[in-house]
Amino acid sequence: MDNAIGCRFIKESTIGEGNFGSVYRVIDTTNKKRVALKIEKPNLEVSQIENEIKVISAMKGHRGFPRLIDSGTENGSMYIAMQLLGSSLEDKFQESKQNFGLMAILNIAEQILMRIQALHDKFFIHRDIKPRQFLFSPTPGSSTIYMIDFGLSKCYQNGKTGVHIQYMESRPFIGTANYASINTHIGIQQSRRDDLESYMYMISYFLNGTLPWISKDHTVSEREIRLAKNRVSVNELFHNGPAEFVLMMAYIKSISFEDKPDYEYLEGLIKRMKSNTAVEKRGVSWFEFNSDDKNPKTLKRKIRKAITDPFNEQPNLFKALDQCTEIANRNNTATLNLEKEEEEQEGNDGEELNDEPMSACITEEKESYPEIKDRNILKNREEFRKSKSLDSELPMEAQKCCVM
Ligand SMILES: Nc1ncnc2c1ncn2[C@@H]1O[C@H](COP(=O)(O)OP(=O)(O)OP(=O)(O)O)[C@@H](O)[C@H]1O
Repeated sequence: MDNAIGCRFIKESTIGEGNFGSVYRVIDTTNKKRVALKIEKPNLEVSQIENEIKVISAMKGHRGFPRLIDSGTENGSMYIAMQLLGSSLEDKFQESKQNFGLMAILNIAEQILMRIQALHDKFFIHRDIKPRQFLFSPTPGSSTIYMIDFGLSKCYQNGKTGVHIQYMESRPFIGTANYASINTHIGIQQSRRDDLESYMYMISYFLNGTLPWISKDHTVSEREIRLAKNRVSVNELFHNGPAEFVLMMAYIKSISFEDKPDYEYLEGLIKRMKSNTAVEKRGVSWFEFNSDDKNPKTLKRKIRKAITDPFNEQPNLFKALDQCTEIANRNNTATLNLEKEEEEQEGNDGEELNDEPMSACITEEKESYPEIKDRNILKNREEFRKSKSLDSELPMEAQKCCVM
């Protein structure tokens, strides 16, 4: 059959073409499920898929890494079949007209830092961190961000002996110029610190809607991008966000070649920004990611996630409740009796679902926020919002940045 890949997969459609191959949506004939299959161009000098298989296998069981389903060779080209994922952060950013809310950016930053740390803990560096390499789950309501594309990844340390790769200069450029670290531009061997520097450029991109060296017509050379990165101050890169971002970048720039980054310090700064950020003042909120369906049952599941998911921001609960009220009023249904209704369990592609019934989650919510006196949390949301000053100005204190 023309569309067959190996004896297990049937090609359904093309998802995208990369420099080194193509990604297809295929049907796995063993269980009729849809998966993503990446197939390399034939006769490549170095197989990226081999690398990809190694990394995805090492990351098995970690949250936010695609599941390996199969791998093989088809007409001399290697392929890897993996869990099918959804839109990328870049797609979402374009959909939002380059306007993510600050809390959404902080949630994204927190998750991506965890992915980078998990990868580094397994002795790999990614070497091509950029918004296209992070995909959402296709499951509606899921907020997990997946890291993908390990074709350029490299082992930086022998896990058994602890021996780190050698510091080297005059290395060929590897990665994507817009997000590469300055050391990568000047040919220094990459290590953990470079993934983190790229990560910070990505955050700056989300905060400002662009990067100073990105041109619409893509005519800027790699050399010009390097010069622009050297010229721009850290304050300028993060002028649209809280000062902690400047501290993060300053710390990352201070990491030595072999140093293990202090991920907890970075995470602590993100958490501090999250607790200082009361409510979305701009852009697409975290809750709006993956929330385009209008089904009250799915909304209920999201409300539960809004309460229990540590990645979710508190104000989103109210947005979820508002949406649910609006839809229920429109449908004239009784779906708002959240405590009595059974929560519907949906298959969730490896998502960590909390199995507690909705009533337990709401009780937990009441305990953490004792201002909610009435069990009807819908009725009291305005009061709660006021009492928690959720609509107050974002505390943008300490905007005068200190370093660099
Ligand atoms: N597991 C997956 N599920 C769904 N889509 C995927 C999956 N893996 C990759 N894709 C998508 O396939 C497309 C091609 O991905 P790929 O990583 O090969 O190339 P790229 O990142 O666009 O380019 P390059 O090869 O230059 O890095 C992208 O749109 C990517 O989002």
